[in-house]
Amino acid sequence: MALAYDPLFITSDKSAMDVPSTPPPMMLTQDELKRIAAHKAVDFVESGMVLGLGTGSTAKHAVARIGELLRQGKLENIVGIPTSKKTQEQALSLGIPLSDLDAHPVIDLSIDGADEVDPHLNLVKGRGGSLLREKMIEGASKKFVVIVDESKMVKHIGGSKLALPVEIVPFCCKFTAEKLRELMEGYGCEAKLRLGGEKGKAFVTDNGNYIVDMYLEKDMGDLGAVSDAILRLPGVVEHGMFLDMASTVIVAGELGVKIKNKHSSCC
Ligand SMILES: O=C(CO)[C@H](O)[C@H](O)COP(=O)(O)O
Repeated sequence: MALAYDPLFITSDKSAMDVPSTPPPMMLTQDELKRIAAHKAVDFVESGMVLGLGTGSTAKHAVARIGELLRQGKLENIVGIPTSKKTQEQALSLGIPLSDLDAHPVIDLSIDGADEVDPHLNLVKGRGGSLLREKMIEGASKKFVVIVDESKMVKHIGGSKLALPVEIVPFCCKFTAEKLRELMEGYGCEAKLRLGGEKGKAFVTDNGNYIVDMYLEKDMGDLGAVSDAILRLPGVVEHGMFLDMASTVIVAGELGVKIKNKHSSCC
């Protein structure tokens, strides 16, 4: 008989983190791990909250769970602030009341996925293309809970050969992409305009912008300095490094769920 996965077994302090939470359970798919992390995050949601609703295959499980609890009457008076048009559609289909940052400039809790998480809880986000709205909404949140499966945990963000996304204005996008490449040359950077729009054209964000994916060979070192330098380039709107923003990261893995809190998370 397969062993049951025990999502209630949580490790949340450094010493406990090295201890397997359960015997190896049955193999779970990556999507099942994402759902487990998402449901755990929704435990933080209380009636009356203004919620930032994230984007992506992990966040969609959290949005679905919030919709389910509303339908069951276990949550009331929730207002959701979606981080993308896609999430807006999902939330509307579930009957979650929606608003925006103009009406609700302070958000109680945001829940969202991430592409990479380092030991200091710095993140890379935006491989799904919603980094600008995510950063605005999650930056306006009193608490930002990140939900990931364990494949997203890295030693250094941006150094995994996966892309660091940068949102840029469409005007002379090749020029801006080249400026980004030059800026990041010291890290072995290749800068590619993201495709995937209509007829093989550039991918267009919800804000009408483009994305340059920067593939780096080396760790960035001083992330704050790199962040500032990228943001100083004319034509750049925002980048996908979310530094010092996450309050909590919930990591679902084959051995259980780990909760990492800011300031108690590091190595
Ligand atoms: O930043 C994002 C979208 O802009 C997503 O949160 C990130 O890409 C993670 O996605 P997924 O949960 O599908 O792995």
